[in-house]
Amino acid sequence: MDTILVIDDDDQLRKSFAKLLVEEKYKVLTAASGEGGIEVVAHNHLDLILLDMRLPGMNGMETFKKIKTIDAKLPVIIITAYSTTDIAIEATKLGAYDYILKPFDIPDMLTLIKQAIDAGYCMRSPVQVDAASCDHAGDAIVGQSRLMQGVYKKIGRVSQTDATVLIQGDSGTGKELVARAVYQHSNRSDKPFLIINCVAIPEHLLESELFGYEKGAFTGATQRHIGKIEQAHGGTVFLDEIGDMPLNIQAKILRLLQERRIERLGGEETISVDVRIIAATNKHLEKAIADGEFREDLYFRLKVVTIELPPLRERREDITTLITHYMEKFSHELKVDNPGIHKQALGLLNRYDWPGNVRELSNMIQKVLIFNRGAPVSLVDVEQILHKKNEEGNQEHIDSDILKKWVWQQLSSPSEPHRFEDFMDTLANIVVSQALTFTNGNRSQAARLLEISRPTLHAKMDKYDIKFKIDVS
Ligand SMILES: Nc1ncnc2c1ncn2[C@@H]1O[C@H](COP(=O)(O)OP(=O)(O)OP(=O)(O)O)[C@@H](O)[C@H]1O
Repeated sequence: MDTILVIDDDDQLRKSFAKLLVEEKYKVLTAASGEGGIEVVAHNHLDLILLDMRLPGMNGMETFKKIKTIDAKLPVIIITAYSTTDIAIEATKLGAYDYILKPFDIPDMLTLIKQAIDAGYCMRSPVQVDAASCDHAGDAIVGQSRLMQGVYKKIGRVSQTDATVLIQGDSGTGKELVARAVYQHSNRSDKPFLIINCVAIPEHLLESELFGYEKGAFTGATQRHIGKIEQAHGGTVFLDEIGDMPLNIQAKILRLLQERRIERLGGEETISVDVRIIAATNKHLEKAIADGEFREDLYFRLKVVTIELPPLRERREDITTLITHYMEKFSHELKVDNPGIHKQALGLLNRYDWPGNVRELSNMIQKVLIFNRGAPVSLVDVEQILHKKNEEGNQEHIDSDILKKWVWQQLSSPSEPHRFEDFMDTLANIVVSQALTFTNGNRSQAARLLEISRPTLHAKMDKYDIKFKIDVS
């Protein structure tokens, strides 16, 4: 359970925050002053701090600086009123994760909290390299095949340099894990590590997210905003899915790599930044260059050092180790005894091609443990899951016939809503409700099954007014 400290002198606000966050299954500690907050930071393991800027006694900025001296990597979200935004911006320059203006939207706040905790986790939680397995809490790059030994050697060699690194490999092969390992073994490991997923952020926001903007740069830019690259000064930025980065932003990244400078959107000042770039892609960049989608000059800059991650089917000797590792890890998380796996089931999984690589393997183990509820994993269980995958084409065909009929009926009826969003809402409502029914109301398991976060699941339950009384999570 992640622990959040709320530092705010407003009793009412502290109480409402605590109530909201406890409902979201966070552990919450509170402090009414900067001094009190620092005491808590010094004596507890925390995952995030929500810090109000306006505090009696030691003010928000002083408190923030003190927190950073105690734990430089602990993510802090600044809560600010309009009048203290300038100070909040200063704090983001000094490494606060972000700031949020009062009054704020709760779903936005919960999303930001989740992002900040994830970012803190990636920075602070060590990735064990060359592992046979790992303790349950941490992450590990598991696998001792010859190909993975080559990867570990490269991680070791490049980490201590400041060279730009390009990590290439199919989806689910562990590129993000490797990026974290490179960062953690580097000379910059005590400085920030920020991840930008170039596909997850809408194109029109990506540029401002990376480079920041000045007040008035575009409609809605009411305040200066510090971008992630400037925020990571002295540290490392991981550009995930760089193969999908729009060409105009590629040009700016090239300039950053050549001149170590950036400009905020709408700004005239050129800012020197010292960041190490680690980039990753599952795209074939040479083809993207031939198709005019990726700049060749940027490619040459990026590929100073490359790490190639092999697909799982090319290192089959790691499959059993990975299965053992994930059986242990998820049994622990699901609080069940590791049920074990039959030899024949293991054999089948060793012969399977794993197109989704380690991510597919880990999802499969997680699902089979949830479905089995403590019973050993048999050949039939594994066959059923793999069979379902193979049959997915057919299944989709049957399901899509029913769906098509329903959509047709709706479209034919003048009284039914026809908006695309309404169709999607109806479907989403059914999916979330079914997942909760399936897991007997256990929200953590439902979120896991749907591969969404708990806050996202909760937001959807709120949106569709889905209520479940039984929640054993
Ligand atoms: N060698 C490995 N050992 C243990 N877990 C692994 C390994 N490789 C990947 N994983 C796990 O598989 C999942 C996917 O890994 P990751 O996100 O690093 O892949 P990726 O290559 O970045 O994928 P994508 O291109 O889709 O972003 C994660 O849960 C990660 O912990």
